[in-house]
Amino acid sequence: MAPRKFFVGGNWKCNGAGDDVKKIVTVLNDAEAPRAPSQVKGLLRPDFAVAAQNCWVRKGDAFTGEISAEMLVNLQVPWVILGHSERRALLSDQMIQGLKVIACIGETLEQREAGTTMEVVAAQTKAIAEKVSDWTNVMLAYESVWAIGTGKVASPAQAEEVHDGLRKWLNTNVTPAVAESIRIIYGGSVNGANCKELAAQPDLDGFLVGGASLKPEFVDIVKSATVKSSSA
Ligand SMILES: O=C(CO)COP(=O)(O)O
Repeated sequence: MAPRKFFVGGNWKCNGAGDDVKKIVTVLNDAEAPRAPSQVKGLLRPDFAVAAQNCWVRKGDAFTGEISAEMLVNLQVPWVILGHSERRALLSDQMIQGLKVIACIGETLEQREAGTTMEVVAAQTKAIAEKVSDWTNVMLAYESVWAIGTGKVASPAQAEEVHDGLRKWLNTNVTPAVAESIRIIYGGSVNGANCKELAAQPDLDGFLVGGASLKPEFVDIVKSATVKSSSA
């Protein structure tokens, strides 16, 4: 089986518009990147206007999955539909089809302190597994709630224990092939200083990075892939 390819994702959450985007993209790209127009905007006659189907209720910050009004303005999307009754937060089979999915799981501080971490993440993974028939385009992101945006990173041993436990769960409850091939990435206060030690853990296949993905140190985190001989 091919080695798992190290993955580093930057989760900008509801941050980044205008000059902030330019700065970080310039760092990553080493060149000024054009603002990509959406596919619809690129195809449509200019006398039609495009609307977004929702937007974040407040100003931008650490709000995964949200797009702020400011971001829409930046993208030259002038309209937004708000409060529509068809919006759903649940993961469904349809949401997975045709998309690559980073499915996030993780325990709260109370659950960790109660010693139920593995039970919690296994139950969360079970709920995901019930919706997934083809695991090719799915990865799991283990993000403990207590580590997200707090500066309290899981120790390499804590992360490895959960990643290893998840792989064992997948081995028993999905298939040994999926357990071996799926990427299990870690998220929660990853930064340029702690990424290498985490990346060296055998069952840790990459990162989902919040705050540090908005800073130049994100490049160091991307480079931590080289800690793994199997990375590309
Ligand atoms: O939520 C996260 C990634 O999805 C992690 O956020 P931080 O890296 O800011 O802790």
